Order: sequence, then C-alpha cells, then structure tokens
Amino acid sequence: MTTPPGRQPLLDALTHLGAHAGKRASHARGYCAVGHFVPHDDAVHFADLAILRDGPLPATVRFSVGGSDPAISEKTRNLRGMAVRLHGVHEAYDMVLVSEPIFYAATPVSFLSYLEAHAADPDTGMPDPQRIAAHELRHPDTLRLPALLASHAAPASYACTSYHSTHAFLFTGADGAARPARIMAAPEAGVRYLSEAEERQLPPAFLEHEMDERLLQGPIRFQLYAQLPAPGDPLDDPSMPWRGGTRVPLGVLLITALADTSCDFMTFMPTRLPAGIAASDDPMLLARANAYASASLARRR
Ligand code: HEM
Repeated sequence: MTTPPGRQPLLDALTHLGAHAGKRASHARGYCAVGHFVPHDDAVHFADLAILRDGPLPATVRFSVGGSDPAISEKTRNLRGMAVRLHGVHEAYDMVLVSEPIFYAATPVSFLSYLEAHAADPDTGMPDPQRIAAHELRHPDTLRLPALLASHAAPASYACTSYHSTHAFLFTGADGAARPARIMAAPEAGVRYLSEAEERQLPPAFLEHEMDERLLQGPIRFQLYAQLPAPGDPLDDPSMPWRGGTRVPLGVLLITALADTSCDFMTFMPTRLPAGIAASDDPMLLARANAYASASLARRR
C-alpha cells in the first residue's frame, strides 16, 4: 500500500506550481467580505448545534479564485472558493467551499501525483505531456473535475455560483443520531456563467467591482443546505459527485459588505467544527487539516 503524503509534500507540490511570498499556497487571489448567518427555524432537528440555536451570527467570508497565482485572470475556468467563518457565542465554524460539487482527487496520493504531473518541467517551462498521461492512467479520478471546469465558462460573479464542501461531515441531530451530509450554498441570484462576449471583453480583474456594484442593491444571499447522500454515495471521496437530491435547509448567509484585507491572515480550516459536527473519515479532509495548519500560515508570513 502507498503511504499517504504528509503535509509538506502536498504543500511543496502546491507551491511548486508557483510560490508567491506572503500569499496563500492555494486560492492566492481573493478578498474579504463580512455578513451574517440567519439559521433556519427547523435546522436544529437535523443538527443540534448551539450556533443554530443562538440566532443570527456574524460571519467573515473570503472569496477566491483557485490556484497559487495572486494575479491569475478572474476569467480563468477554474474553481472559485468561498471560505466562511461563523462566529458563535462560544465557538467558531469554518466552511471552506468550492464552486463545483467535486474536487480534483479522491486521495492525497492521487492529488500529489496530479500536482507533480502538472508542475513545469525545468527544461521547457511547461508541464510534460507524457508525465501527465502516465499520471492520468494511474489516477483517473483526477479527470472528473478538469472536465467539469472545461464544460462551462467561469462564474459571472462570486454571487452567481453554488459552493460545495465536497467532503462529508457527520451532523448529530436532536435525536442523538449522527448523519453524513455535504454542505452546499445555493445563490439566491441564480447560477450564471460568463457569456462568450464577456469572456473576450471583460478585463482580467472584474469580480471585486462586480460585487461592489451588486452590494449597492442590498445584501447578497446564499441558502445553506446539508445535502444528504443517496444509498451508495461515497462518504470518503470528494472527487465523486453525490446523486442524493435531499437538501435540509440550514439557514441563510447574507454578505453585506466587502472588507479589504481583514481576512488575509486568517486561516479558514475545514476541520474547525462546532460541537455536533464531526469530520468524516475522508483522507483528503484529514490531509487538508494538516496542510492548512501552521505550515501554511508560517509560509504566508
Ligand atoms: C489534500 C488536499 C488539499 C490540500 C493539500 C489543500 C491545500 C490548501 C492550502 C495550503 C490552502 C491555503 C490555506 C491558507 O493559507 O490559509 C488552501 C486553500 C483553499 N482550499 Fe485547499 N487543499 C486541499 C483540498 C481542498 C478541497 C477538497 C477543497 C474543496 C472544498 C479546497 C478548497 C480550498 C479553498 C476554498 C481555499 C481558500 C481558503 C481561503 O480563502 O482562505 N481545498 N488549500
């Protein structure tokens, strides 16, 4: 059996794709926002959490474009991120979500192989196609997300895409039973991707201005749901979409203002969970927890 890589190989491989001092190793381009979360009245039946009982909670949010380049074009067809910290009375809850329902790889070994295969060859400055082909034969799980991203243009706004945890978490309900679910955020503005004309004509940076303009009309709203698995949906593989169509409403996230750099030195942790939510056994989730911890923040400073 192959040993899963620790945090350093994954972080090294991420920064090898392009390290930028003082910036996040991944999702380097982004900015901060603030808002609040209003829980749904019935959500406590599904998840008996203090943060769902304590009423509206302040939220710090970071929107981002995937990749390690802080100057990446915002028209690039890759993941958007929405990282949210809900500030409860006694605890915090971080949700680190992306704009597709799946992630690049099923396991840390497969993700490391993907990152290494796509790193630039020192001789050519380009990834080696033969290396990529060999990687894809070994790890076909890493073909799903790139195909999905290539199938449509980038979101027209951070407010016009859904966001997903891709991992399962275990939610303990009022009856004491723990149930697996993935988190998703559905935009009230609807999903809209850039048109061909917009892809050609917009400048490489337009998302922040677009959000500023949109906020003049009032808060940006996302409905937060727990998505339940259908029988057979995997609980430990973020590269696989779930067929499960049942969504339990958890509440509404309202974005009220952009907030400059207030979240730059925060580390949103996918495993910062309140009592009543537990991490699943997904090895990718555990690998993330390691990577985002001290090493990442230390590198950013
Ligand atoms: C083993 C797999 C993964 C590794 C090693 C990894 C690594 C990282 C690192 C090092 C950062 C920068 C963190 C910081 O400086 O605060 C980051 C950010 C991020 N990652 Fe991952 N990641 C992994 C999987 C995922 C998955 C499955 C998702 C999907 C939900 C995801 C979504 C994000 C987002 C949205 C950010 C930006 C967070 C922010 O705005 O602060 N990552 N990742």
